[in-house]
Amino acid sequence: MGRHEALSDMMQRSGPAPAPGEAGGIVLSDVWLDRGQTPLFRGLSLTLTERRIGLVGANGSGKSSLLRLLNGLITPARGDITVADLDARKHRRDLPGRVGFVFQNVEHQILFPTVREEIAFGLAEQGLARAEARAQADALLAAHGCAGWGERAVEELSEGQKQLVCILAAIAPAPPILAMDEPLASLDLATRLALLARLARLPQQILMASHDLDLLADFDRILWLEAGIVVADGTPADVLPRYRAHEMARAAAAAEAALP
Ligand SMILES: Nc1ncnc2c1ncn2[C@@H]1O[C@H](COP(=O)(O)OP(=O)(O)OP(=O)(O)O)[C@@H](O)[C@H]1O
Repeated sequence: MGRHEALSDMMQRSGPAPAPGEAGGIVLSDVWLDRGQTPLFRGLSLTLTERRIGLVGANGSGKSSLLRLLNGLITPARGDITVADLDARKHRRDLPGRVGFVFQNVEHQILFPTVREEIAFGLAEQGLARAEARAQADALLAAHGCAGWGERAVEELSEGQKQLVCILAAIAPAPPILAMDEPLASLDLATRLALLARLARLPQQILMASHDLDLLADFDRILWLEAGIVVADGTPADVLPRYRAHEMARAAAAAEAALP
């Protein structure tokens, strides 16, 4: 979906989002999904109710695709998905109001020329008057050490600054669920730590795909995906060391194969 399609899709969605904690939980039942000509999910079933769920897996394993299913950016060929009490197929247009999405590539997310407009959009969509939405956007920026950024052109920000704006835009309307695809990869250490602390305090259910395993160490549940299959599902203490060892073995094998 391009920027303008995404904008018009979001414009057409109806109804205010429930407050965080009011609705929650995600259920996938026998979900089948092809990406391009290739089958990815073949009968995936998951019940996701924990507040902090991390997704790990090699490039192309299906993390982004799983997150995109949750806010209606893609739809499965077969199977049912319920998100925050909504049937994802019947209520596709309402899903962006339930699932705040932070894209891996900020260019897929940014719709407006200025920082304030980008952050205020979701608030105005919830029915806030324009002036109030803009004031709240400025307050959120100030709370994250970005006072005075409101008028700045998003195009002129660094990648990390754009990523921060995208995260604040997703958080601003307080949707019950946040789906975050590598959300902190470009942020400097101080901004990353400050945002992590803020994310930890948020009441929302958060699903986060990350290659930085340290970010997920305190999560409630980790799903390890390989080629669209959940190969491990458990606590960080259970899954992350096994995943790390697997990846190190993969790297060693690749290095060996590359030797002359
Ligand atoms: N727009 C698309 N069209 C066709 N195939 C796609 C598309 N997007 C992803 N795929 C394919 O779907 C599979 C899963 O990709 P996905 O982006 O979900 O993986 P990922 O685990 O998020 O990877 P990464 O760690 O690189 O972000 C891959 O084989 C990929 O090539």
